Amino acid sequence: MKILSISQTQAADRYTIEHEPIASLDLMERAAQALLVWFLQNIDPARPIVLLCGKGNNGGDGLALARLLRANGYWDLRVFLVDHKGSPDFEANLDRLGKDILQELLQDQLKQEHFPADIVWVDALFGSGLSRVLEGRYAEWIYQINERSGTKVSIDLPSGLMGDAIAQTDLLRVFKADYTLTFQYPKLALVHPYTAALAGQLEVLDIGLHPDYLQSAESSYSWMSLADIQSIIKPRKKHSYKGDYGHAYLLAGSPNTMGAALIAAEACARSGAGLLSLNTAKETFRACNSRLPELMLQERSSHAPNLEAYKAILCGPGLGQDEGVNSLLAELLQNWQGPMVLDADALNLIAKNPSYLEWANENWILTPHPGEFKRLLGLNQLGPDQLDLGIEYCRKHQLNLLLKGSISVFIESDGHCTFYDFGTSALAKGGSGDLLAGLICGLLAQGYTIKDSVSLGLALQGRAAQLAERELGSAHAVLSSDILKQIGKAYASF
Ligand SMILES: NC(=O)C1=CN([C@@H]2O[C@H](COP(=O)(O)OP(=O)(O)OC[C@H]3O[C@@H](n4cnc5c(N)ncnc54)[C@H](O)[C@@H]3O)[C@@H](O)[C@H]2O)[C@@H](O)CC1
Ligand SMILES: Nc1ncnc2c1ncn2[C@@H]1O[C@H](COP(=O)(O)OP(=O)(O)O)[C@@H](O)[C@H]1O
Ligand SMILES: [K+]
Repeated sequence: MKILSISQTQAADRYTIEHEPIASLDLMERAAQALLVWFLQNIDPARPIVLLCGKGNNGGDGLALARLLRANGYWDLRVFLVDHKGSPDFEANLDRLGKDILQELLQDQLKQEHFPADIVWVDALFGSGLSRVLEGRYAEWIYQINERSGTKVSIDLPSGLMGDAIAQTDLLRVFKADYTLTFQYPKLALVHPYTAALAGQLEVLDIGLHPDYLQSAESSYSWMSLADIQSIIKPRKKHSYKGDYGHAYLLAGSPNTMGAALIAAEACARSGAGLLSLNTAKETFRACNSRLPELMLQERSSHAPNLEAYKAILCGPGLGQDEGVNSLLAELLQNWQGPMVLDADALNLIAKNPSYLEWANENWILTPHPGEFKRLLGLNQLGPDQLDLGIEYCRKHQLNLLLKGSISVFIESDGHCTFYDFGTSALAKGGSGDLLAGLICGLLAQGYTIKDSVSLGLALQGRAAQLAERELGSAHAVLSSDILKQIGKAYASF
């Protein structure tokens, strides 16, 4: 799914109104119906709800939602208005609201009143019409509400977040949402690594905007959903042989960090690769054989072996950064032209030796977490321009990069970005990245394209983590070893 700019989003609304055709007030009603469905599924009708409504159409959505909530059994509702005057659809919905819902002008209530702890705050102050950083009383309200407890739900965009103007965002003047219910397409700020956390959990609600507009709109950003994954998976054929599923080669592990190598290796094997060789320190062979007997082990020396037999390579997990490893990596980077995942210490060594990037090509996939990304790009901190700098880096060196996070973004060598929201907080633990790198390498070995390997790897990692979480009862307790065991069920779930 494409991610549209705010001006394209506004054009998509206009196009729908004109070509469906539908009155703009009816489109707002459809949006409010979609919001209602989410509330019915997620918010207990007994909870107190305060809706904060601005003067534009985002406020209009809030008013329409208030009316529908009341009609569906949500009794404890208060509507805080910025003004009684506003856009035509706002005013029409204010007229429809009915006087039995408590309506008040927003003044000092947020500062002075006590609100129950289980309250639900609905932020309908600003959506895609926000044109500058919030100031004055708006900024004040946002500060006050961010201090309050309760569940915070933003309609379309958290107020204060400019949909696609990341550089202009002041992170402290944005409503901090637990959930953002956005219409039809995710907006860039909702998935961008600098701002995504402000949106909380993202829900994309279909409001039936005209598909023709989306089809013709140009965008270098896209969003992948789990529904897109099924078509990627290649079935395993009855009359097949291990040679049909590729031989993966891992350069990973050292005596103190074998865990990383073994997690990556098991993920690689469970992704379906036909054969798997691990080049590692001799002292660790006994541990490797007992943990993963399927592995073929190769003793590490400072020279790369003949690589002709292999389909894909993964370098980095638990590798260490000593001189022997460094020269082996350099030789590999220089000579191997096939698909290759570079993770962990391989990234740290590239950051220390930027001249290695002269050998980069479109078969390279760098998989940094934010710390490694910072080192690769030589940045002291990651600011609002981090994605643009990542895009420039990929274009300049003609390589691909997966910036990992709670939402991960894959930047291709032509600068196109795809965002993925497949994970769970169970993955916020050592080992998850090694597991992902192993999966991607195993998929590359089986002949999946670079993009499909990344997409399917992330989907398997995310779904397997969800399944492990469900089985163990809580994200807290999930280990990479638990996630590895769920890869089969993750495959079956698509
Ligand atoms: N157009 C449509 O057909 C639809 C629009 N929808 C809703 O409409 C929203 C967009 O509505 P609008 O375009 O009216 O915009 P908003 O409701 O986001 O707000 C725009 C208003 O805020 C003012 N404003 C902008 N920045 C400000 C700032 N920093 N401080 C103070 N005032 C500021 C603008 O002058 C304007 O009056 C979407 O986010 C979505 O929630 C939905 O109802 C779906 C359909
Ligand atoms: N809160 C989260 N939600 C979803 N995915 C997450 C979250 N935290 C981490 N992840 C994922 O877990 C992996 C962590 O990778 P990394 O930091 O390299 O781990 P390690 O090096 O310890 O294996 C990445 O794929 C990242 O996207
Ligand atoms: K909002």
